Amino acid sequence: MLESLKEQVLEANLELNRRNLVIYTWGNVSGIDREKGFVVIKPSGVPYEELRADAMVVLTLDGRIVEGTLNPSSDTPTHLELYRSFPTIGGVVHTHSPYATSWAQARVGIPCYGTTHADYFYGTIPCTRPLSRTEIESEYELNTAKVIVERFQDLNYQFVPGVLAAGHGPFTWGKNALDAVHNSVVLEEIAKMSLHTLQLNPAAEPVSQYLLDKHFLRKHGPNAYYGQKTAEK
Ligand SMILES: O=C(CO)[C@@H](O)[C@H](O)COP(=O)(O)O
Repeated sequence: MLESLKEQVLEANLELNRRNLVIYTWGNVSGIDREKGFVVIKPSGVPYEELRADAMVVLTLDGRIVEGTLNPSSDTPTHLELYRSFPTIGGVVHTHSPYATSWAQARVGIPCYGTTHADYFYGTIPCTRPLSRTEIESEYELNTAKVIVERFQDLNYQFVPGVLAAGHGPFTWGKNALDAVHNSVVLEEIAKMSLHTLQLNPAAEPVSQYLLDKHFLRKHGPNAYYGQKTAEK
């Protein structure tokens, strides 16, 4: 079942590795078929070079495995809660990419210092609060998602497709698995550039609201004109 989605999720996981956002078995990518209500995610602890489409695990949104012989990613509860909470996303990615993970370990959100950032994330890429001992010792992976959703109470997840889980690492999402990987690659680049920006000028300030609006809306707004989008006939 869902052979096409399994192939896309496999390709997205392999792209993480190709882009050096993960090594060994770190990180994970999933995708969802909203019509059928099934999520496809990589299996837990399988090296990327051994991943195959038929190794992917298929689950319902409430976590019941409907196909697959291997255990799903250990972060599956995090992915599922994000799909339940952010109803328009089609893919979720978690990595340990070095620069974004450094900001997550520092527990600092990434301000928008430039237009590269503004092209993809509408403002600061936020960092969650740390989990409490109880949250860690109970349903850790589910609670990792709950504090992400809590952090987005006053933010539009469609305008800011990523977050830093405090003390852990980045999670991103998108319209599908490959789009979510694209956002992970961009987040890592932004994390690197932002760190270097602060090294060059510790008093660096975020871009103006006008520049943020211009760059984000020209790609993602109602009158977007970036790329080859043609006006609706
Ligand atoms: O966050 C973590 C570990 O801290 C995960 O990213 C693992 O590194 C990958 O786990 P699986 O998806 O292979 O279960």
